[in-house]
Amino acid sequence: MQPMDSLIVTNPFLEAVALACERDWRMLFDGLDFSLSPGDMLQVVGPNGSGKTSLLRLLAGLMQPTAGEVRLKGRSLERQRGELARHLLWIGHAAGIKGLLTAEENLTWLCALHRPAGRDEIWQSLASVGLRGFEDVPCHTLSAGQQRRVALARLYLDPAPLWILDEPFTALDKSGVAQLERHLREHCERGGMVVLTTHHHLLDKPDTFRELDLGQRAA
Ligand SMILES: Nc1ncnc2c1ncn2[C@@H]1O[C@H](COP(=O)(O)OP(=O)(O)OP(=O)(O)O)[C@@H](O)[C@H]1O
Repeated sequence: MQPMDSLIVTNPFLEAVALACERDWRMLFDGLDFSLSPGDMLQVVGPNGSGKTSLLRLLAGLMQPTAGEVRLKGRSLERQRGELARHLLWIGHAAGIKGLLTAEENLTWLCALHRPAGRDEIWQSLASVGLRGFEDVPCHTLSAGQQRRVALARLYLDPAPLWILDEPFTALDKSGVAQLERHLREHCERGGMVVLTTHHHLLDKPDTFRELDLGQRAA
């Protein structure tokens, strides 16, 4: 893991300041203020189309806000995308798994972007998400839930302290949901941070858990 001590800062790690987002001439939200510090978990909720994915993309520096700004350790994210990338693990709702590659090949490729992982480590991560014996199988032959598990194996490999996860529970069965909830809570208890969207009601949460309802903030 990235040393969490390096995240002890006087400013929050990540902040949304008067953040606004307009798409297709529609204002999804504006005047959004919140902050995220080591240990925090934030669940973004709201109806379909309320802007949850858009907000996550803004926080990850993948989109520009219409107004306001995202700050990383007190300074505008604008000039610090590289710095954020060193601390961020982003898993989008499409999971990002290539069907023609095996589970191991997918993870080798995905990890290479941040911190290359060895075969043993990757196999261990696949075992952690219940995919022992599926390491060499092309992903298009896996079920939707198994493909989601391949993507989530990165949560056992990537040292990034900030996890931004768009609908990570999609297609998971009951035990997969419980295991992921526990893993996210433990990450926060170690000083990591999680921002996620899900329509799922979380049962196993850290004390720092907060909810942001975009449905109540529609502009
Ligand atoms: N690439 C895009 N170009 C233009 N508009 C977009 C784009 N992606 C999303 N939108 C619009 O932005 C609005 C918010 O979309 P977004 O995906 O952020 O919502 P969401 O709350 O995550 O929805 P859901 O719960 O359905 O996943 C929608 O009206 C959508 O049509």
